[in-house]
Amino acid sequence: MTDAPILTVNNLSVAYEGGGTSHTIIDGVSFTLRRGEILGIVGESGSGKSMTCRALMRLLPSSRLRVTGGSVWLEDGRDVLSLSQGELTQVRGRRIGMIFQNPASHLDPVMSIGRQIAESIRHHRKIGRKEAWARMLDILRQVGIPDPESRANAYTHEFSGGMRQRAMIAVALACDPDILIADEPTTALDVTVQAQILRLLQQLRDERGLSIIFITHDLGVVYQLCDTVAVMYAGRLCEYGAMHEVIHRPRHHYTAGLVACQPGSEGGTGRVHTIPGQPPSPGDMPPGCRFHPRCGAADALCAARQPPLRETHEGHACACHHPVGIEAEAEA
Ligand SMILES: Nc1ncnc2c1ncn2[C@@H]1O[C@H](COP(=O)(O)OP(=O)(O)OP(=O)(O)O)[C@@H](O)[C@H]1O
Repeated sequence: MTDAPILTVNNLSVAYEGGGTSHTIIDGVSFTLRRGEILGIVGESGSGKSMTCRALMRLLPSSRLRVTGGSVWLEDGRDVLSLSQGELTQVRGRRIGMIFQNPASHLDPVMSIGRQIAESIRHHRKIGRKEAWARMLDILRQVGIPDPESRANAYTHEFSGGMRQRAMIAVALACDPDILIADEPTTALDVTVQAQILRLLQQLRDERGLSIIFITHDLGVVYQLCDTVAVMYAGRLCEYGAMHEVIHRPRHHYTAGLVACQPGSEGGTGRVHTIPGQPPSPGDMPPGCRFHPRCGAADALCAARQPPLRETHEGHACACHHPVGIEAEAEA
């Protein structure tokens, strides 16, 4: 991993506008991604993980959703949010690739896997069919698809779940992007195949210097894969830092709750912990810290004022008025 950021997301905000009202769905999210870094974005369902990544690629799923503020800087100094449509198409294939939970719905069922990849290569690069086909075979090899010469002619339905995900990764890598956004790509796979795909992503990072944003609700996956982690709650970042720091010394009470919910965190009692209550809905956000109605440490300040995301230790930031362990450490 190098220090130079390859992507810098600043204060990104998204609103849903409809029926004469507007709700903020993503509220001032900021993070950086460095070359060769794997960043995990984690949080409960609806916390805004996918929307953040879709917004930074300008791929919002509805015309009622709008980016209302922020910037998304690429390494070359361009802001994705200000690009023309033509530039954006180039960035999506050549700078940023994306893979999803359900590859079948993103792959063309009536075109062979090999042709899909080769055509995608030719769409972005001015090269002949033969060269594109050879490059496609090379990519199939890199993503671990056995016997690429014959598998290239197969169709999506002829692939198993794990092989489909490998094919989707191959499509995303066709134009040699610097960044891969992976939205829950292993959630539908069984544990063994999931581990194989995680190993493949690590290998692509090691061999190609690929930077990866990995969206998941599973802290166990973050632990296996990521260098850094951003924890989202109700559309905001609540904690951000090096993975080991955040998981072993969570500062935000929400992150501490997520860690305690992991299987194996029950201290031998056999009881699986859950965070009481439900996350708020976008039209009904509580004032102050959005987590305060569910937080055992909340007081009047938490209910009144939104805590800013600030550094508690070098490279570890948390948005909490009463971070876990901070007073105890100061007294020690
Ligand atoms: N098409 C849409 N139109 C309006 N609001 C949406 C749309 N899709 C998602 N939302 C809302 O945006 C918020 C963030 O959703 P998002 O899908 O980013 O969450 P997530 O953390 O990725 O959840 P999950 O793990 O379930 O995918 C949620 O409140 C959700 O209801």
